[in-house]
Amino acid sequence: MADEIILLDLWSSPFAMRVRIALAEKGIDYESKEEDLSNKSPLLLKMNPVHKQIPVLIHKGKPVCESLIIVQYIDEVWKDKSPLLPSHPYDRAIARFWADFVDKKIYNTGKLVWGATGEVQEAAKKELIGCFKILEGELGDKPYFGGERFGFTDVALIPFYSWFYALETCANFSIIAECPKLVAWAKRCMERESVSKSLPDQYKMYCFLMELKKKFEGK
Ligand SMILES: N[C@@H](CCC(=O)N[C@@H](CS)C(=O)NCC(=O)O)C(=O)O
Repeated sequence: MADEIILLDLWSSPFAMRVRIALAEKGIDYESKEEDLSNKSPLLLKMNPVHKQIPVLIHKGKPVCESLIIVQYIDEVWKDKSPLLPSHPYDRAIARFWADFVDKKIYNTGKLVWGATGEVQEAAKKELIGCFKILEGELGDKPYFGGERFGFTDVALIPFYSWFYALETCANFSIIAECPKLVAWAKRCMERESVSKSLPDQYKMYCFLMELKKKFEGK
């Protein structure tokens, strides 16, 4: 099986983390090829000629691009183990809605919280806390977004837990003070091996993001 599944990967990418989590949930063996985005491989350019971005899942020689699409593909192909999307169409729509919310709000706003300074950073921090509170409201008292089982929205959001230390340190706030239930949810997710082995250490991520920030500032 391993020779049939390749992931064009990058340790620090929250989008690649989603795919690593989904593959681990399903117990699928695969080959991870770490990309250097400053020198993209010919394979990446061939497999994702439109966006030229990781992650790309190559299954039996054919590429699937865009992390949420890849996670849904994995869930459909390996449907017998650990379903990620719920079975009812309405529940599936809700899970996709929240995953889309994460894509539209958390990545770009979070990037400004660790990557910007001054008023831009302050505004982004307020917006991000607002988004986290909305997500916390949706979570309510459930263990996971979809209810009792770890699922699609959890996979979409949990990679950003690896940013928490960087967000808090750069913008001087406490996520646990603002959103205790969201942090409890993140810790619950981290108890799963699929998640803990797919997310890097938060301090390692902080150091990486600060290097990236220096590069942005130098431009
Ligand atoms: N919407 C894409 C986003 C993927 C993405 O932004 N990948 C970044 C790494 S985190 C990338 O490959 N950047 C290289 C580039 O844009 O040239 C997904 O969900 O897969």
